[in-house]
Amino acid sequence: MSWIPHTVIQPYQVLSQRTSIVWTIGGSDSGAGAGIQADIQAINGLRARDAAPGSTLAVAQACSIITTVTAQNSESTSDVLAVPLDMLEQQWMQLLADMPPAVIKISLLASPSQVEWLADQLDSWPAGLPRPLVIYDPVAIASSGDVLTAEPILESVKQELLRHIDVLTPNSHEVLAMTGIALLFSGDMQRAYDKFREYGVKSVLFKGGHIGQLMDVELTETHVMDAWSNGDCWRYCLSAKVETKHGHGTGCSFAAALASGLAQGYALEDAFAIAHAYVQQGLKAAVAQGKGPGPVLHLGWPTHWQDFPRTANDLCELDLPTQGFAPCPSDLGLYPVVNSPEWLERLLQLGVKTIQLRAKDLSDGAAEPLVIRAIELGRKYQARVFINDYWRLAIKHQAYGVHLGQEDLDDANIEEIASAGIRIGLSTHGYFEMLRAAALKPSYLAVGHIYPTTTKNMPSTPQGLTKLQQQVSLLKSVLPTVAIGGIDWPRAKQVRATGVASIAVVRALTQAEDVEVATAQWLGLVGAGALQ
Ligand SMILES: Cc1ncc(COP(=O)(O)OP(=O)(O)O)c(N)n1
Ligand SMILES: Cc1ncsc1CCOP(=O)(O)O
Ligand SMILES: [Mg+2]
Repeated sequence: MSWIPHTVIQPYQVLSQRTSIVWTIGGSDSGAGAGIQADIQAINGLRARDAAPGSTLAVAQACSIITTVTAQNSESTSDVLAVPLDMLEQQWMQLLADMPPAVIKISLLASPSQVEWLADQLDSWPAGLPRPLVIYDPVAIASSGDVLTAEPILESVKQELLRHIDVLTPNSHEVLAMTGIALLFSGDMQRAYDKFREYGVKSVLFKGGHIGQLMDVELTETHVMDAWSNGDCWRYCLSAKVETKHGHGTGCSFAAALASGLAQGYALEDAFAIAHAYVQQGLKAAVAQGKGPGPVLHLGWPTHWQDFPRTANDLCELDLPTQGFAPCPSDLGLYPVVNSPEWLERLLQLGVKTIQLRAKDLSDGAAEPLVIRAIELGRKYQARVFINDYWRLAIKHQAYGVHLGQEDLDDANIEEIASAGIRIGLSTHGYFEMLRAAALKPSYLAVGHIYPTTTKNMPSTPQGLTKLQQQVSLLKSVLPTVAIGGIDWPRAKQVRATGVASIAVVRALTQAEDVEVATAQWLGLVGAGALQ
């Protein structure tokens, strides 16, 4: 019956870029602060601007299917009119014939028959069209407190619609209305997730604006926390609460921004962090437009560091110390990554001043002599030698620095590395990971992989130039950045043009026809970085 594959959505999942059209299916708000009007502003407003030259990143385009006309202003809703089913059908068919969606965002549904009609459409999605990702923002309770979705509708939503939903975005009132679970402790979110899962939902993003304070998460006293889970893992976004009464349309705008990010080829967890930032920036600027609470403002792609959340994969991470690591120069220059002390010496002799020993999958015993030799060479050539993975050995022999990946972060003793006074570089593969790593105040952040690479099996999708450029400019006054992954000589200039200070390469040097010539060429373009 269902066309939904029973796969778990992964946080790093990226939609294929065949279209960037988002259908928003919901109600018209005559005050335009919420509903379809807010959705269109958020979907089209969150277009990734400043595309780097050669970028293939698509921009989002909103289409709408109106289910309901509401008569409302900033103070109240006086009437709600359900659009007849045949008119819904007409809107659906027109769009399907011409502008099929990458993402469908569903919000206000006015009757059980509208819910059933929509579930039928999704059930019979044309076999020849790729399946869109479906987000459902329940809109049971508006931020004004108005009840917009009555009990019988929620019942058919549970029975008919939820099995089609890839990302459900309820606030705490909606969680209570749909599951009977009040979100008082963090564990309640897991219980609520399990309940939603019984109805077939693939993942749930609990919108924090209304979660309020969780008794066991101290930070939620002062911070707003959104949490997403697919049943396998959790992702959290936290920001300082914006004290404002002008938050009309926050929930709609958040879910619409999420849809926009996904349609434009951002991984789910990255679209999550970007949508969170989009709403934060809009709330900070919100003002009254009528006599009641004003709407969240739509201010385009978020570009200010202070609007972005702290992110975490586990609530325990919020307790990690954030005193930071020993700094390194913001300009690390050309940064070869090599697998032996022999390669290290060869490149250091050619003038390289930042380099990494990446000798994979050795026991600490087997790696130790290589690490000792690499550190000696660093001292001899007055170069910055980073040790990949073997952080205990890096501490033991006082390396200049260590480089760790996201998974290593779960195992390594971050406090021990920080107090050893050695530098740390962290790998990141998108906005979410970048924000998670930045919370630890490392010495630099590596952004990758930029292009496809054969050097390493990557679970994530190449980020490309635009995403690199966005993150580099966001991090400009925060942390040094390094670009890595698939960067060869023909691509070097455009990578450099993003403003990234350092470029890390493996094959571009180790597989160069003439290593001496290639190294000189790269050093000419990127430089060797700051002197110690
Ligand atoms: C400069 C730089 N950036 C990223 C990586 C990748 O590190 P990691 O994610 O730990 O993966 P492995 O290199 O260990 O496979 C790197 N090594 N250097
Ligand atoms: C280690 C690593 N981490 C992300 S991409 C990558 C490999 C980069 O190698 P290359 O420069 O040969 O594409
Ligand atoms: Mg590693």
